[in-house]
Amino acid sequence: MPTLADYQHVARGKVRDLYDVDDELLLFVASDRISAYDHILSSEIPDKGRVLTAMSVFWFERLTPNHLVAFDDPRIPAEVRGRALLVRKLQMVDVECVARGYLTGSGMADYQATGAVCGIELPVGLVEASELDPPIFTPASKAEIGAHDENVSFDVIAAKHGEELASKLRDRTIELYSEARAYALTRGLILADTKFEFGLDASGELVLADEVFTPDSSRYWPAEGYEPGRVQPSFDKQYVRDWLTSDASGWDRKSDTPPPPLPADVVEATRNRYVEAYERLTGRSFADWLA
Ligand SMILES: N#Cc1c(N)ncnc1-c1cnn(Cc2cccc(F)c2)c1
Repeated sequence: MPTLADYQHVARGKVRDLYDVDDELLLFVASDRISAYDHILSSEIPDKGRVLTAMSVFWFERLTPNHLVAFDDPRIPAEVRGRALLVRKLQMVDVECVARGYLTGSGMADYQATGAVCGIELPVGLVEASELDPPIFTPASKAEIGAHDENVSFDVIAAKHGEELASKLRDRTIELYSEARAYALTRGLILADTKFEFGLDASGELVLADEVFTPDSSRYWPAEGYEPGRVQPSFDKQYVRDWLTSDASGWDRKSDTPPPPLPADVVEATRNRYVEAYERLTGRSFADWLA
């Protein structure tokens, strides 16, 4: 059984890492790190990496073609088993493919400034968390670690990647999101938006890559209590956000100081929210994941 040290570390994200396994394969590792307010917190959330990996696998089983090769395999080091995926190497398309079914975050900011998002004119009178039906494709160009992705129009993507590939990215992004949004609602969860990454395989086919419909790549809100006109609570990160912005933390979000460590009860409540999201979404018990 190999160890992680046997594989070359080829990329590091805020909360995930990528290793080179061989000519065909990469190891996609999800950590227990959590980010909030654009900071990677010093406290880890036990099992976060395992829960999010199990969520990606649930969706990869349903959405093909995708890059997943294996999640329970002797080439996966024991130290990351359950929070690592063997994936096939693709020629990645350098576009953050975002689908929005609700207006929030940078989409809401762009709408307030221009009445549009990524060049898509929206109806007047929309408010925070307004539903967008049909959902919209709002691509972004990847930013360096620490910076925000830049929302760009479809035409910018088409100019860079060609009309045909840009249209495939848009159509596939909306198709996948629409299917998952409808399913999530039946489980009492609003999938407000999501970010995909795609790659091309040797035959030029568009393949779903990266992580899929995890709380790190998507915004999940509880369907219960949904009300447009205010910022909705994040299903998974709200306890962290509330504590960090409370007097109890002693932290000033506007300062350049790093957030303090989280109290044990906030860590545990957050772990439980990740597990609850997985179990509600999949109908499976997290205790059964790679037991
Ligand atoms: N997925 C995937 C993938 C693939 N199947 N083939 C080739 N390259 C990639 C790939 C390259 N960068 N990333 C983003 C990324 C992911 C995870 C951790 C990181 F630090 C960075 C994805």
